[in-house]
Amino acid sequence: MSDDNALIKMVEIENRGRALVSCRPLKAGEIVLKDSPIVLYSAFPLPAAGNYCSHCFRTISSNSPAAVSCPHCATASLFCSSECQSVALATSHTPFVCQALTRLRAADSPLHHHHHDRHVQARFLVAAYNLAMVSPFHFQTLLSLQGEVFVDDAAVFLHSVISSVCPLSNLGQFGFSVELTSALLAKDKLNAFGLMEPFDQDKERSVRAYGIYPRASFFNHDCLPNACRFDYVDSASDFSNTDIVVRVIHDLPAGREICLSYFPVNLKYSERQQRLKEDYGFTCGCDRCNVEANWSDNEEEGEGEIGQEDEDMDEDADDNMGADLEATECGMSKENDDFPHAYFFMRYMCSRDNCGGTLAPLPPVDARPSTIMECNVCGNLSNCEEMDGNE
Ligand SMILES: C[S@@+](CC[C@H](N)C(=O)[O-])C[C@H]1O[C@@H](n2cnc3c(N)ncnc32)[C@H](O)[C@@H]1O
Repeated sequence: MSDDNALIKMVEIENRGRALVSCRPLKAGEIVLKDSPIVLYSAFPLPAAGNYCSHCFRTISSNSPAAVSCPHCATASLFCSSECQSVALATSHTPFVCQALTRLRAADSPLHHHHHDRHVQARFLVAAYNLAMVSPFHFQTLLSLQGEVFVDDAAVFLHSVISSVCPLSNLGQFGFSVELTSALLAKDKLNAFGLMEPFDQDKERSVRAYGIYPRASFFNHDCLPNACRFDYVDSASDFSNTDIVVRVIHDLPAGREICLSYFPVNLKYSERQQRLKEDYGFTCGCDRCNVEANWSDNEEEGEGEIGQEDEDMDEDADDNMGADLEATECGMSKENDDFPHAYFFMRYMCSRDNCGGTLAPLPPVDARPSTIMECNVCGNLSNCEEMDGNE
């Protein structure tokens, strides 16, 4: 990681596993990582696909003249352009994937009457086993991510589903077993990032696709992030529209662990603890959790929350918030040592209804920090100098 990116390096931290830390002092808004997905799959239950390209997940408008369908499964898989279609037919929508999804969509699909979560997991497994065939190197990378074999009923069921719909004779070195299927499911659960549907203030946030980003997978969680990630699925004009970009939220010293929040930062203490335990297998001991563990239920509820879809490692967090926030890019100082997160919410949380996104400054220009804050969910841009003036 440090070879091609001198800003961050990977280290091993006791009780946290692999982690990413800053190699030098970082300025608010600096980009510390750009990463491309090795696996990308739809977040929609079968047979739906949403109005998104089946390869790059761009929104396809209903009258788009450039949209083309798969020559085999037709309108079940739509692509935003013939270029995307031809890349997809060689990579993400091979005959293997096309055949498997066609069977999973059929009237006698083994997924019928099963929960939508199983549909999405089956989509992931089809994409992951396809990866083993089209890019053994990237499949090996997927296997190196956090997530252990745990053969439970869900893994046994999904393995039997995949066995019945996929011609899996070409897996070669990796074999095909319920243990491999269960390991893949664990990698997905701990490491997938959600790419959100376009923001709509009148609707709850929801995910259009999930991706595995191999380098971004090394960010650990903190309930007050010091970095957050952005994507530009619909606005980027090239083939890298599904890349994610991670920027630091405020100035950081060298050697500081850089953390994201694995879910929207406005969840209350008990929900955060529960999700981290159940979904990621650890008990969070960050500064914010240590403060909030002593709050009464009333105080906890006062924090408020916005209803959210489960979007996995979506937002962003810092193990020493107070120290980092004393001087910030906008010159505000932290006023209350006990509640650094009150400052965080005021400064770095998007205030739009149903958004719950995190704000980070745009990248510095000529080493000068930007005063423009960007929300990583709704994309809204605001000027923090104006915000300061209003306070
Ligand atoms: C996406 S991975 C992050 C990288 C991981 N540490 C590794 O070694 O690959 C998520 C896993 O990292 C660990 N982790 C993340 N944040 C943590 C934290 N704040 N405290 C302890 N463990 C954490 C948990 O095991 C979690 O399931």
